[in-house]
Amino acid sequence: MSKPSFEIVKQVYTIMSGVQRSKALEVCTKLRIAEHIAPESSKSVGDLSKELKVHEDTLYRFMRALTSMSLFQEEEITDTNKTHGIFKHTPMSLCLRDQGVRDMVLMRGSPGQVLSWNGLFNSVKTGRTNHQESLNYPDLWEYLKDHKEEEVLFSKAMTGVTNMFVPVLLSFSDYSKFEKVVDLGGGQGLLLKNILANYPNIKEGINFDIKSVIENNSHGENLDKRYTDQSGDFFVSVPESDCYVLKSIIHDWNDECAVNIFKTISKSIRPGGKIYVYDLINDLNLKNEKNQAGWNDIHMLMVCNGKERTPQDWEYLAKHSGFKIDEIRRHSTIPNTLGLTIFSKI
Ligand SMILES: C[S@@+](CC[C@H](N)C(=O)[O-])C[C@H]1O[C@@H](n2cnc3c(N)ncnc32)[C@H](O)[C@@H]1O
Repeated sequence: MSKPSFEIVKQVYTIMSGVQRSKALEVCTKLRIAEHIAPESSKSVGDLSKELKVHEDTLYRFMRALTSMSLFQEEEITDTNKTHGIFKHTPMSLCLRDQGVRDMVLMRGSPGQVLSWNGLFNSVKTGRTNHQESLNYPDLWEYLKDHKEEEVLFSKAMTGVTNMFVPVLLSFSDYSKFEKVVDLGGGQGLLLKNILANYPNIKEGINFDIKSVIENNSHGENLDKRYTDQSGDFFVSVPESDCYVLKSIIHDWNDECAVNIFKTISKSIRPGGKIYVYDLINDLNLKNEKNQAGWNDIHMLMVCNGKERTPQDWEYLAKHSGFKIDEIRRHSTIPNTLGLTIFSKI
């Protein structure tokens, strides 16, 4: 075999240093460097280090490392009287000023997420994720209950992602026939608030999540009167309703648990009621670089023992829980985004 080309080895090196690169992104986010450089302006490393109260020489080395990943750009020096170390934004560094992106970066760098991946070798061998070994807890949710800061960060980060997706999700969803909507595992309640705001026909909306998450929720003065938070466990019982929303929920669980969630809903769903599941649709025809759901799929395995499902996987869940699939809807122009799978009881 001929020696691999320098370019190819460089690509492997980039993947190899992924852990360090994501740590650098997290530290850059924690330091709030992006907020300290105005969008259309630039700043010297000297000024930055004073504002951030950090070591100037090391900050310069760190900033140069970040620029190699297109996070910030260092101004080129053609005039020899000028000093090095003037930085401005790139589109990627600019997006770190967005609260939702910030929370997502910090959440993905948090110990619960990072430690979960330590079990990858065993997971590939056994097909299961052993959180008892990687986190010393039976699953991520039990871990989060004892790690309050991470639990709040997780909910905030999910809200940030949901916020980005709300217009897309609502564009292919219809809630005009429901009087009551329950968002199961609704976290901070953002999706339900948006559904209520768009559908005056809905008389009641319940944001349902585990007790510790609901206790952390706080809402402004203008909370929709139809909205309520309710704590509970979707493996035990859920409120009666015409429509159950599950956004980024079923992919958190393996088939056995997912079927159990559907079976709990089955006991309370009103006649003619629907389940609206928003998760990525893992399309096996999208191969290689086009297959974004594949990366999420393995992340779900490591973090929650869950998976991103193919249409056949959704059929399996329906068949084993007494439901049928009415329809799978996807955004027409944004590939690899969340799809909506609609279920009704047989
Ligand atoms: C990945 S988050 C999704 C949050 C929200 N649906 C969103 O997309 O922004 C999963 C949510 O499920 C909740 N959850 C986990 N186990 C639960 C249970 N047994 N009963 C109710 N909610 C649960 C978690 O607390 C968390 O808020």
